[in-house]
Amino acid sequence: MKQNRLKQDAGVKAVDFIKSGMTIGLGTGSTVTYLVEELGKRVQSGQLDVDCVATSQRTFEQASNLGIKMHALSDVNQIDLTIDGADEIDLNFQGIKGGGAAQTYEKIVALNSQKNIWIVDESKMVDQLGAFPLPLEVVPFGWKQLFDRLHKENLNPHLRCDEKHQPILTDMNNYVIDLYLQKIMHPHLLANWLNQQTGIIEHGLFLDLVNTVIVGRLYGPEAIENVR
Ligand SMILES: O=C[C@H](O)[C@H](O)[C@H](O)COP(=O)(O)O
Repeated sequence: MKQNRLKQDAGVKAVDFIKSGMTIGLGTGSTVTYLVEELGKRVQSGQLDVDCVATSQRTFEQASNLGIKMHALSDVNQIDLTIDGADEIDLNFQGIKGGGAAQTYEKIVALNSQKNIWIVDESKMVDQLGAFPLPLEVVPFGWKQLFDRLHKENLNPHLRCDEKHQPILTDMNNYVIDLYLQKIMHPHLLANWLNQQTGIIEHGLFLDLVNTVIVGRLYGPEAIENVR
């Protein structure tokens, strides 16, 4: 499938930004799977020697199985570079993440990284954020009251459920509420409001965070520096 090919191109290209001796944050998602696959190859062939932390149990397991040295976040002193996927990136390099419900760990790792790279296929590059539903990780206790408050604010909340209609659980056993907003006119204002709501652990707005975006395009992967 074309989209997977573009994700793979971006993931493989990102490994060129990794140097031996670095501590790397590994993101989560299908695009990151390709990155980890390629990193595993270069570690196994002896081309790269790195230490890594993961933003999810899934990534931790994939990377460990490939022989990549994995650590708990509390056991590393610094993270040189984090490479992660994204669900949408706008013209100002602001992003939505959390389609795979991993945004809380992802944001903690990103905020503690010297540098952040996002890897995406070209369909993720948008003029304005919001067509992709904005994920919130929420505490199960009182989720319904929080849901009602979000509904009253016209934020169009939906509890994310599996095919058996059970709430999906994050790595921290929390729920996910997605906000179907269509257009986010003021990402910073919305992020500030969400930050103040008790019961929301973390939202998927990743603002003023990314340094470089690698976009998988039909003619090949393109690295774009955020110079703003
Ligand atoms: O929670 C998941 C992450 O934020 C992912 O990085 C994001 O959803 C992109 O995922 P994918 O690479 O599978 O499109």
